[in-house]
This record gives sequence, C-alpha cells and structure tokens, in this order.
Amino acid sequence: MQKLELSTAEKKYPIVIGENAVSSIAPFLQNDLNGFSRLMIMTDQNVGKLHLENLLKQLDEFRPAVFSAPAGEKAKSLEIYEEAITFSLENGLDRKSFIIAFGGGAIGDLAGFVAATFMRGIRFIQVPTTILAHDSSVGGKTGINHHLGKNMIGAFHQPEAVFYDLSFINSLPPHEVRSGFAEVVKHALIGDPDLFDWLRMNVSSLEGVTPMQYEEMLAKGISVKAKIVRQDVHEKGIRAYLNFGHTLGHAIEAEMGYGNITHGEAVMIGMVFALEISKEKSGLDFELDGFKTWIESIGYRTSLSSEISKEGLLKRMKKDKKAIGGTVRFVLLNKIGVPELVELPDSFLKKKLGSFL
Ligand SMILES: NC(=O)c1ccc[n+]([C@@H]2O[C@H](COP(=O)([O-])OP(=O)(O)OC[C@H]3O[C@@H](n4cnc5c(N)ncnc54)[C@H](O)[C@@H]3O)[C@@H](O)[C@H]2O)c1
Ligand SMILES: O=C(O)C(=O)C[C@@H](O)[C@H](O)[C@H](O)COP(=O)(O)O
Ligand SMILES: [Zn+2]
Repeated sequence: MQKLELSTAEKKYPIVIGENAVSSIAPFLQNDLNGFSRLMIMTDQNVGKLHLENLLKQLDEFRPAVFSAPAGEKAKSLEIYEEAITFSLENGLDRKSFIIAFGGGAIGDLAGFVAATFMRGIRFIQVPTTILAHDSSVGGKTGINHHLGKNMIGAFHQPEAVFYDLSFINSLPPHEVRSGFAEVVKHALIGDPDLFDWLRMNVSSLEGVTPMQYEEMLAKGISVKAKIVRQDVHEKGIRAYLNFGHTLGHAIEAEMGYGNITHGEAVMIGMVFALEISKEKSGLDFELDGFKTWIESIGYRTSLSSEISKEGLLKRMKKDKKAIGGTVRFVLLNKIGVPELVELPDSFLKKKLGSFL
C-alpha cells in the first residue's frame, strides 16, 4: 500500500494506492469528513456487475443510493448528466451529501462534474477501477463531452480523497489495460525519464506486468501528475503538459465517434505524432522507430487509416482547449522529461497530418 498526497493552495487530499485500499473508505467517511447527509455511489453497468457488491459490503451502514450509468464514453453526455442530477434530487441529496465515483475515467469525470455542480457543489471521492484512472482520478478535472469536442463542458473540482484499490484492475479486458498504460507512458515521457527507461526495459507485454510492478508504475505516474497539478491546478500554464498527445488524441476520439477508440489508444497515436514533431521543432533526440516498434509489439496502433479526414482532425484541433484565437498549441518534448508548449500553424499541421495518415 502506498500513500501519496496532492497538496494545492486550496486543498490537500490523500491518494491511497494498493490491494484492499477499498477498506480505508468507510473509516474515512466516518472520521475525516465532519459528517455528511446522504451518500450516493455513481458507477457504470460493467463495474456495477463486477464489483459493486464488494464496495457495498464496506459501506452498508451508510445506506447509499446507487446511480448506474451506461459503460464507457456514453456516460459523459448531457443526457446522462441530467439523469444523474434528477436521480440525486429524487433520492434526497442535499448540500451536505457526498458522492463516491466508482469506476473508470468516464464515471470519474461524470460523477466529479455532478459533484461540482449539484446545488453549486458538494464533496466527493474517487474510487478508480481502471489503469487509466490513475490519471483521471487525480487532479480535479471533471466534465462531459460535446459532439464538437471532448470534455468541452466541465469544472475543476478536487475530490476529498482517492482510494485506488488495485484488485479491481484484474478484471479489465486487454484493450482497456492498453488504454490505461498509454497514460503511464505519457507521465513517463513528460516527467520521469527513469520510469520511461524502466518501462522500455521491463514491459514487453502488458500481461506480463506483475501486481507489484503495476503498483509501482501507477504510483510513479500519479507522482508526475501530482507534482504538476500542485503548481498549476487550473491550467494557467504547465498543467497543459499533462495534455501531451491529447491535441490529436482528442480530435481522433471525436472524429471517430466517442467510444469507437479508447482514450489511451487515441492518445498513444497523438503522442507518436507529437514525438515526430518534437524531433523537428523542439530538437528532441529520440529513437522514434524503436519506440514505435515497442508500442506496436504491445498492441498499439501508431498511425491512422487514411479514411479519417485530416480536414476534420484539423478543425477539431483548432477547437482544442489549449488553442488561442484558433491557433493550435501542441505539447512537444525538448528532451524526455522536458515538455514545452509550442504554437503550430495550420499549414504545418496539415502537411504533417498528410504524411501521418
Ligand atoms: N479527468 C482527467 O484528468 C482525465 C484523465 C484521463 C482521462 N480522462 C477521461 O477518462 C475517460 C477514460 O477512462 P477509462 O479508460 O477508465 O474509461 P471508462 O471509464 O470508460 O472504462 C473503460 C471500460 O472499462 C470498464 N471497466 C471499468 N473498470 C473495470 C474493471 N475493473 N473491470 C472490467 N471493466 C471495467 C468500463 O465499464 C468501460 O466499459 C475518458 O473519457 C477520458 O477523457 C480524464
Ligand atoms: O489532468 C490533466 O490536466 C490532463 O490533461 C490529463 C489528461 O490525461 C486527461 O485526458 C484530461 O481529461 C484532458 O483534459 P482536457 O482539458 O484536455 O479536456
Ligand atoms: Zn488523457
């Protein structure tokens, strides 16, 4: 079990990682919150079937209401958001109520946004169940999608705590493990060169990673994120580095239709694209072919089919949250562990996308 802490000017909260972290939730609710009224668990249909009973066993005494959303990106829609608010009102939640986000990043983002906006904001905790959610459960970005772009509706709202029980990740299907591992690679590339070297040396298949190794790499990924968020909670500057690979990644997700490619797999393609540009624009000295061979051997795609429209992708990248006045800004790497934010003209991106697709 590892215990980290995210400390910002506004708030400090614990991040408990390891097998059986779930057993720390009830004592936390009991002792660390100065009381609350109604408790609501928000989960999705897959996680509900697989793991809700286990969580409920721990929380019986609190008699929680349970809201179950559709699995995956469908949860991050205005329609499901409204359903969740209606459910909260009908189940007697008030300003002193408390939410548990129990699931992957989609549920974490939805539940966090419900918590941020219900009666102008109530408290919540994150109980992540995917590898990807080592990223999404920490840092307080919450939100839902719009058909014109990912996470276009949202708020910064920090949880009271994160309880990351790694026994849940054992039931993930291989493509979801792959999705989550992409964000581990991202954290290594932007902030932990030693972790990056370690991953390259030790991970040749995701099935071969041991529980101890997962615990170690997820804690390291979270540490990279926490260090950045601590300095820039509201993304006025360096928090944008956590968006490495996301400018194209988010455009791919929206262009292909939410849920038709996993977030991590889209981000991995986006990182390959950003690494290629980094070599050209930021002087990155990096063996990209070797990197691509490595991730392809783990099962990632490293390029897109030519059926996807490059005009469509560019249009979406121009709506990215980092863009200013329609000028796209990309996170590039100067060195492994040294990111920077660089403006890229449309003409350059169009040309690059042309050779990438
Ligand atoms: N807020 C942030 O900082 C942040 C960071 C990264 C990603 N995200 C968002 O997170 C979302 C992706 O998160 P995700 O990959 O966890 O996706 P997800 O929540 O959609 O989960 C992926 C799939 O795995 C299933 N699942 C979840 N836990 C499981 C388990 N233990 N066993 C078996 N199946 C399980 C889900 O039902 C779903 O079908 C995207 O919407 C992305 O934009 C947010
Ligand atoms: O926490 C952050 O900051 C991130 O950018 C983490 C990303 O991995 C995550 O996908 C996030 O939701 C992207 O945020 P957005 O602001 O680009 O929508
Ligand atoms: Zn992401």
